Amino acid sequence: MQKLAIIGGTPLRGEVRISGAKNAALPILCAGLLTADDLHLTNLPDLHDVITMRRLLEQMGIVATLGESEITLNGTHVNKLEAPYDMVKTMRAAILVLGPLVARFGEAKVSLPGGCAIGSRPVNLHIKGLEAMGAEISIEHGYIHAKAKRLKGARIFFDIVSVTGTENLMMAAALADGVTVLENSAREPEVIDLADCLRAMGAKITGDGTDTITITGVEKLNGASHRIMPDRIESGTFLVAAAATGGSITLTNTRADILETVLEKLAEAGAKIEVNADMIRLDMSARPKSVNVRTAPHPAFPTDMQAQFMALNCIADGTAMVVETIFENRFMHVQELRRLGAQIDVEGNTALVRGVERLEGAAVMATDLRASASLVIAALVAQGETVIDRIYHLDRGYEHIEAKLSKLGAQIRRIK
Ligand SMILES: CC(=O)N[C@H]1[C@@H](OP(=O)(O)OP(=O)(O)OC[C@H]2O[C@@H](n3ccc(=O)[nH]c3=O)[C@H](O)[C@@H]2O)O[C@H](CO)[C@@H](O)[C@@H]1O
Ligand SMILES: C=C(OP(=O)(O)O)C(=O)O
Repeated sequence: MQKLAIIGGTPLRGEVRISGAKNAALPILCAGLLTADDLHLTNLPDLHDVITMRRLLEQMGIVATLGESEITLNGTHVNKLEAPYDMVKTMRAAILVLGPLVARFGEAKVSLPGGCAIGSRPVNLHIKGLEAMGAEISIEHGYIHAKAKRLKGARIFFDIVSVTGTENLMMAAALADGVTVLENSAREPEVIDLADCLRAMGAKITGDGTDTITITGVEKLNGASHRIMPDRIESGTFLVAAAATGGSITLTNTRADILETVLEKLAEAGAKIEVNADMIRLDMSARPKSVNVRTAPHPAFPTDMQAQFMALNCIADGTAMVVETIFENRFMHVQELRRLGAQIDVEGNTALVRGVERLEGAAVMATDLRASASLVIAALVAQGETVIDRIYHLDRGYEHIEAKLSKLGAQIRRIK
């Protein structure tokens, strides 16, 4: 199993190019199932999850032509309407093939995703929504079987805001008969990016970016070209890493408008931030001040940045309260951060982080994607060497992380 060895203490300095967003790329790749024509995607990140999704689509009969940070998908010969357990278990976003398959082919068999480190993560709202659109759904031997001659438009209310739930039903509704209204839908920028791609394919969608999305189904979608949006969580992770190390970095190929709450929190921590169209510059000259965070659906503070801010708070001046309201078990990094000397108390969904002057390197274990990112940040500030085990989690969502960090001056190497 691969590990990362990091010697902390060097402030990050320089420029880093942000990759395309994992959480936009995954649903948009699934949109390739909605058409027999070519879907050409650029700014595609080179991530394990993207490779897994491509393999899953290829196994269904999609022809994928790869280029440098780009891919063309052709869905003329899709013939296997199944997502097997082996693939869904490594990447929960595989559930996103369900809506497109039922919508275009009238049938799908998708493994139920299991729970994962951060929580139980059920998919009941995806299923309930498809049923409201007329799909017959049964669950047998751990698989969701869905059938529908043609899905029908429906009014669907999400009692919990779900990002992939909104995306799955938006794709299903794009080819349904009639109008679908998704209420209390997710407002995440990745939902808008998917809607932009679907519109380029001929879908009729309005209201994305608000909590009510209206989709008027069409008979058929066509091919299109779409550039995947920048990864706001990768952007936020590099900014927090720079702030924690007292560094000064410039992110390119990114967007500040999708990172507002994160930038506000970094400013509150004492960072000087400058932005323009596709660039964010951060400069941190003093010890960070601790900042409270409370996760909630967009546009509030993202759960995918909670662990990174926890790491920042570990070495900040003061005491911070970190509240996780989205996932019931997303504090797995706490125990590992404590191994580096962090002082954190957890009660229920609230962590109290007392900032310490310094952390010390130790052996730690990554438990999920963003927990891994928090360990990398803590390791970058800790004295001495930290070795992070199980970094396959990191490779799911961060493109060439050690190369990017090395370029910023970090002492980091992968142990194979
Ligand atoms: C590939 C992708 O985009 N992943 C993101 C997506 O995950 P994902 O879309 O899986 O997360 P959801 O938005 O669906 O989950 C939000 C909450 O709703 C609950 N829920 C969800 C669906 C459902 O049918 N029933 C139900 O109860 C979940 O358990 C969770 O407590 O949004 C999360 C919340 O911003 C992010 O952390 C993930 O990075
Ligand atoms: C939880 C995450 O991803 P996923 O939904 O793919 O597990 C994440 O990106 O932090």
